[in-house]
Parts: sequence; C-alpha cells; structure tokens
Amino acid sequence: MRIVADENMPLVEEFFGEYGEITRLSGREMCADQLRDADILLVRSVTPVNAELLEGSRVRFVGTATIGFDHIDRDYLDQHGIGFASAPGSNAESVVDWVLSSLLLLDEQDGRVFTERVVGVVGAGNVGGRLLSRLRALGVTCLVCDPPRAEAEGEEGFVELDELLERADVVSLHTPLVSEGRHATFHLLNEQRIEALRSDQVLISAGRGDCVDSEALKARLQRDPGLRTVIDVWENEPAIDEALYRLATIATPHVAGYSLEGKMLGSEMLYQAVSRFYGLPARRSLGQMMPENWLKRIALSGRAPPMEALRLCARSCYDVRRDALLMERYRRHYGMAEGFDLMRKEYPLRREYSSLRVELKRSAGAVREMLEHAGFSIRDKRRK
Ligand SMILES: NC(=O)C1=CN([C@@H]2O[C@H](COP(=O)(O)OP(=O)(O)OC[C@H]3O[C@@H](n4cnc5c(N)ncnc54)[C@H](O)[C@@H]3O)[C@@H](O)[C@H]2O)C=CC1
Ligand SMILES: O=C(O)C(=O)[C@H](O)COP(=O)(O)O
Repeated sequence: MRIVADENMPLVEEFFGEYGEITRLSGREMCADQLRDADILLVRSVTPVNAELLEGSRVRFVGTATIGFDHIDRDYLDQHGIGFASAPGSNAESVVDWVLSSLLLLDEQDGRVFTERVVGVVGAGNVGGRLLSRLRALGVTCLVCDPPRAEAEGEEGFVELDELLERADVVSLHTPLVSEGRHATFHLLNEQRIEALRSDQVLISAGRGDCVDSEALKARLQRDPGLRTVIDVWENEPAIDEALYRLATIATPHVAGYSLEGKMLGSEMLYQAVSRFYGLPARRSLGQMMPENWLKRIALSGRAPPMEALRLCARSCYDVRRDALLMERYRRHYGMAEGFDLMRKEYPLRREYSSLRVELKRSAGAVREMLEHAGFSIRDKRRK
C-alpha cells in the first residue's frame, strides 16, 4: 500500500512502516497530483480533504490525527465509500494545560488568583469537559454552555450562551467549527456578543478561529484594550490579522494541543483505525515509544504553599509564555504567515502536566490535593 502523510505527523514510519511505502508531504501544499496512486491519506488540520484533492485518486482511507475535522468533507468520503478516522480527545489534556498556564500568567499580571474567578466553558466535550473537571476539582466556580448536550441530557447544569457571557469572568471557547444547522458555531461570538463583553472579562479562544468574528474583536480591542484575550486559533491561519495579534494579551499559533503526548496519541489512534479498517494486526503501541519526561520529578515539602507549588510545577512543565515569546520571534524573523507555520513545524518539546511526577508526603494534604487536581502525577515521598 502507498501511504501519504503530513510531514508534521510524528511516528508515521514507526507505526505504519510495515503496512506500506510512506511518502511525506507538506500539509498545506498537498495537491491531487501527489495522491494519484495513494491508498491511505494521513493529514493534520491544515489540509482541506475534499473532491478537489481526492478526485482521480485511489485513496480508500483518510485519517486526520486531530480532534477537529472541519477540514474534511465527510459527505464526499461517505459518497465514495472512503473510510475515515479522526483522533478524538488525543490532545485534549494538552489544551487544558495551555488554558491553565494562561490563567496562571493572567494571575501574575493582575495579582489575582484564578480560583476566585468564575470560568464559563463554551463547548463541554473532550476538551471543555476535561477543563471543567480540573477547574472544579481546584474549587473554581464554572458555568457551562453546550446546547447539543443540554438537549440530549436535560437543561440542568447548562446555561445559555448569553447568560454565560454576562456572568463569567473568564470565557473559554472550545466548540468545534460547524458552519450550518441549529448549533452552528461560525462566528458564534459575533459583533453583538463581543460588544456586550465587559472590559474586566477575559476571552480565551482555543476551538477554531472562525468561531469568533475577528474583525469585530479587533474593532472592540482597538476601542477598549481593557478586555483581555488569550488566542490560539485565528481566522485565516497562517496569514492571521497582525493587528489582532498585537492586541491579544496572550497569542500563540494554534499550538494549544501540541504536547508530545497529544501529537503521538493522534498518530497512534490513526494506526489503530487503519488496522481495523484493513483487518491488519496492530503490533505497535505508544507505550513503547513515549519517552520519559527529562524533568523526572519535583520533590516538595508538605509546607509548600499550594498556589506557589502549583505555579512552580506548571512553569517547570509548560509555560505559555515560552510559546507567546517564540511566536513573536518567528514573526519578526519570517513574517506572520511563514513564521506561524514554521514555529508549528519546529515546535519545541512540550510535555503534559501528567508526565511530571511530584513527590510529596502523604500527610501534605492541601498542596498534594491542589497539584493532583491540576493534573500532575503525585507520588509518595520516599523516606531517606
Ligand atoms: N487549539 C488547538 O490546538 C485545538 C483545538 N481543538 C478544537 O476544539 C474543538 C473541541 O474539541 P473537543 O472538546 O475534543 O470536541 P468534542 O467533539 O469532544 O466536543 C465539542 C463540544 O462542543 C459542543 N458544541 C457543539 N456546538 C456547540 C455550540 N453551538 N455551542 C456550545 N457547544 C457546542 C458539543 O456538544 C460538544 O460537547 C475541536 O473540534 C477542535 O476544533 C481541538 C484540539 C486542539
Ligand atoms: O486536534 C485539533 O483539532 C487541532 O486543532 C490540532 O492541535 C491542530 O494541529 P495541526 O493539525 O494544525 O498540526
């Protein structure tokens, strides 16, 4: 079999090597001519997979190593009997780490503690749901807006979007991009809703760029820089609006989900899907390939102040500041569009909070609880 895969997908050779011959291509530049004799196509979010790309090819299976699949024309695949898989949940923990790191950075900027803010989560699926679990465990008051879930599960525990926007101190967007239908999310945050936000609120956008009307957001921020924004996903990536970029409080180039764990799991999920589709054995597993975090452990005394300990562990593992500074460096060297993509291609190693072992005595109640709830792996401190 001939397998064509995005050049930015890890472990393709390791997983798929025994299934066939692998060709690596740039995801943004992939075109129909390159797929003529391909059987399996493995993409990430930057490749629109549709009639234009697939017409005339013999592709029988398409996999995207991402959670979102708004770049895939599912109807076309169904109509042509082409198998499909995405990687649900693969990098959800990574996005949650990115949100927590951003909240901690905002705390530093304005001398508050995020656990005292009301956080509104819009879209409570794999990402939003895990964010809610960690925040609630940390004692944060949360509001949830997810109309599809509210319809299926009952209204209790859910609020309308406009109520959430009014009541939350922090609004965190985690919806998929859906262009049509009752629950469409294209410009879910439209001009009217953006205008209604208070100057003391924080808007976090980590779903898809098109869920927010970026022209309206830019106009609002130009008039009122008080409103703070943490933006990972943008309209027109990679050629994003530089003025909006400059107005954002924290800006990253669609890397919230870029932990090593998240990217590798995405590849493994596609390997398993291909194995099921073709009835081939799946002999490899991620466990054999996931390296240990080079920061093996942090040992803390039970006297560590919980919030200080959380900041220290979070910064040691992943600090969103690194990515914001790096994005600015890439932009200055290469320009926005090229820099945006190059940073994603050359993204430095990043591990999830769960990969960091924190050693604490069993009796270290409050600090132990806080770190565990934030997502770190807690181990009992050994006696000397
Ligand atoms: N910034 C990044 O690097 C990443 C971004 N994403 C984006 O985040 C999105 C969400 O990811 P998951 O939580 O894993 O997806 P999911 O499919 O598990 O959950 C999405 C949730 O959004 C809800 N939803 C749908 N329409 C809605 C609406 N109009 N208003 C409120 N909620 C609505 C759904 O009911 C569902 O519960 C992905 O589709 C992807 O576009 C995902 C991973 C990384
Ligand atoms: O999983 C998703 O959905 C994402 O948004 C990915 O993290 C995006 O990564 P790329 O596919 O753009 O490398």
